[in-house]
Amino acid sequence: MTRPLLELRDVSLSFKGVKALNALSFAVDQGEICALIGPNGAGKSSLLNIINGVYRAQAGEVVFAGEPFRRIRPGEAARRGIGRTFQHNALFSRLSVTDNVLAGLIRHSRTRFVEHAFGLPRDRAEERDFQTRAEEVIEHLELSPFRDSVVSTLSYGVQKRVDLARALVGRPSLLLLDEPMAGMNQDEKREMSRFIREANERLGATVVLIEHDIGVVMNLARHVVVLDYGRKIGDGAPEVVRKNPEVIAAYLGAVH
Ligand SMILES: Nc1ncnc2c1ncn2[C@@H]1O[C@H](COP(=O)(O)OP(=O)(O)OP(=O)(O)O)[C@@H](O)[C@H]1O
Repeated sequence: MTRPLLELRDVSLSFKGVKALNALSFAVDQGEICALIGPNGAGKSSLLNIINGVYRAQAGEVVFAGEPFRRIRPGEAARRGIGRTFQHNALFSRLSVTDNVLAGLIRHSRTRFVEHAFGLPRDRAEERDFQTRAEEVIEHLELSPFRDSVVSTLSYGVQKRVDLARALVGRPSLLLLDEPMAGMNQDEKREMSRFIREANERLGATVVLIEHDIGVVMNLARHVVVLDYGRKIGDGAPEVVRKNPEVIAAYLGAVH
């Protein structure tokens, strides 16, 4: 039987009177790909920010892997298994692909400052382990030909894949993707969809992704949650949600 890996219970968040999230509740089962959709400003990114500790919920709680929290530090979220990509590229554009992927492991380091500064055995062992993990994920995402390339020299589609690699290298059990396909052409979207599906099926990551392209959502997700003005207006299988009159009305009235 599947059980939720992630639960949102009556989560609310306001910014100076603007209710970004209004008593929002839903659950994401272990192993699923869940798409979060809704018009601009609906609260989708704010929700990801609460789940990985960038924002703090003002009411309600998040339950991740059975443990409830209202506030978690981003480093702690990463160590507990929550990986994240951002809507706007958060890569180090002047560093190589490998160095960017390794940066995804900074929060996973167990060596203390002294061990690191003097290159003591535990530090060296960890460095080797991190290199192996980075190589594995680079290979998985077919980034090997670019491993030494400086990120700013790469195409947009490949940069987004590097961002995915940076999030995956920490072996997250929950992967939060904020518009991983924004600005991509159809070929790039197909390719990215394939890598997301592989992260889910082969690497075992449960995925929550924000996506505006309904074609991509229908193809990738088995579960769709629809937000509008911080409220949930749809939650279920894509075929069911797309026929929901409230969802249709929100989309018809929205500018994307
Ligand atoms: N740091 C912030 N300060 C003030 N208001 C914010 C902040 N972050 C989000 N908001 C507001 O909260 C609401 C929800 O924004 P959010 O970015 O979560 O929506 P979204 O669904 O991700 O939109 P988009 O599809 O445009 O990215 C909006 O009204 C937005 O202006």
